Amino acid sequence: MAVPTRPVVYSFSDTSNLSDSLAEYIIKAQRESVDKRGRFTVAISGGSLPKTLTALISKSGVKWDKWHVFYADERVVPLDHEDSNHKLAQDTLYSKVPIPRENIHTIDESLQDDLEELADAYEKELVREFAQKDSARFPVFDLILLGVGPDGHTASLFPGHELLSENDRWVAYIEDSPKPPPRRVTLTFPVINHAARVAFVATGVGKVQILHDILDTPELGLPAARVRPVASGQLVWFVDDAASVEVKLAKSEFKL
Ligand SMILES: O=C1O[C@H](COP(=O)(O)O)[C@@H](O)[C@H](O)[C@H]1O
Repeated sequence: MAVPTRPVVYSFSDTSNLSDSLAEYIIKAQRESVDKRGRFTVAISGGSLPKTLTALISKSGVKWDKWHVFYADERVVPLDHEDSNHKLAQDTLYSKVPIPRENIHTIDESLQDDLEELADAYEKELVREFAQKDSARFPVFDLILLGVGPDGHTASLFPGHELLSENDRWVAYIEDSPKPPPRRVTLTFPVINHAARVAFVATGVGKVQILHDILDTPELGLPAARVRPVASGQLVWFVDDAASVEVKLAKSEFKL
């Protein structure tokens, strides 16, 4: 039985240092993935996460044409809606870097009326990207970038929700998200936990209590604490000192 990975926590004095180190971490992950498989598969989150990726824009060594981007979760709204995680990533990152449009995997907004169909279609999109190449039970993303809400949710996996025990599907939907908008699709825990690397990013005083709860008392079973990559997967937290002030778990010095 595979032993779940323990988290490594890097805490930075400010978000600028965090963003710069996160960029270096991502570039190293990209280099290793491209060297091995000729592509870099990434799932990104919405909320405060895309802004922390902006240090990548001015870095050398980013092979944007090798990036294949999916969403850890997406709000089911039109892709140009203010609540769309895709729009956020588009405005913050893609509009400034040359990722080929066909490598950016959005939900099919024409299926918005039927969440099950929309989630199935997004799952098929993953199958097309991964299954033929890796023939795995679950896709193995090179990197999944996650945020965490003040209630401990990650992607669109919310505390106490039945989706926490979804063990089969790759993509699931939710119609009753406690955080608006209510209709969303999300990668499931088995997909997140099969990634080669999972990096959480959490900053600011609004995350103090929840970071302590997730990292120091994982037995509470908050959604973000259930992220434990199996096998040789890495689990890394990029946080700032403001958010990690109450975290007792030992922090590591950032080095590549
Ligand atoms: O609704 C969402 O919230 C989480 C956390 O957002 P943050 O603004 O507190 O960082 C985010 O990771 C997720 O992608 C998003 O849909």
